Amino acid sequence: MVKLGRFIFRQLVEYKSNTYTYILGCPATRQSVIIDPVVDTAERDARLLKELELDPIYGLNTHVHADHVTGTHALKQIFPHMKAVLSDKSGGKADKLVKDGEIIKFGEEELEIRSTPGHTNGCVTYVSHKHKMAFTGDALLVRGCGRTDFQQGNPRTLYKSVWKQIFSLPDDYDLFVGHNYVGVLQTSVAEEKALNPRLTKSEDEFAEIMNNLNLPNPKQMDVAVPANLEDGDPAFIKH
Ligand SMILES: N[C@@H](CCC(=O)N[C@@H](CSS)C(=O)NCC(=O)O)C(=O)O
Repeated sequence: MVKLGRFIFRQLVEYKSNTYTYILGCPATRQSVIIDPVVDTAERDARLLKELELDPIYGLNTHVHADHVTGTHALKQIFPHMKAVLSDKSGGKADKLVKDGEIIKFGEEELEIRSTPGHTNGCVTYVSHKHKMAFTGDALLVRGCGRTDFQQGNPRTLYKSVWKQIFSLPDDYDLFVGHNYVGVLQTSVAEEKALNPRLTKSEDEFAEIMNNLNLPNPKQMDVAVPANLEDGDPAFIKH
């Protein structure tokens, strides 16, 4: 057995959509979770979980993604007891629908669920207070944030979510995001409160910025959204 002395933390990249996936594991029990796996890299992630002799009990989606198909369904074919998790506000299917304030436990570790809508209604941030880490999905990105122009997006909702649920965490919490398009892997509460070019503005200025981003839709959107509402089940992937 590979010796894993302390909290297990791995950050993995899926390069087609620049998505970050995270594996967290309890060294005492080997129970683990995987946050935001992608179908294209599910086999790679499964291999790593097996190499580290981790037992993934939850596949945690931060939201119904629009730019890639989730890997939770694919991973469940390899780890049949793993439960796919999604917010009860997402409108999507999962084995476990979670609410704001709920706690996810794996071995001696736990994650608090904080509802952070605005990019989508069902966005959540997973917080490990023990390790001073939060996994924000697309609610907050490094020096940015998730777009608010589709899937129930609302800039004013997002602004309130970030300030109430993420920037209220202590300054020294590290933040791990859903995407980065220039290769920056992580940030912190203090850093984003001081340097985020969108969220350091007033709510009105933020709404103005977000309503004028004029971004093209994600390339995989028409395939990803219907599939992710069904936990990435291949029967719902359009070819
Ligand atoms: N070009 C990418 C999609 C880029 C994009 O729209 N990213 C989203 C998160 S995934 S829905 C976003 O919120 N971006 C915010 C920003 O400011 O860039 C693709 O085709 O996949």
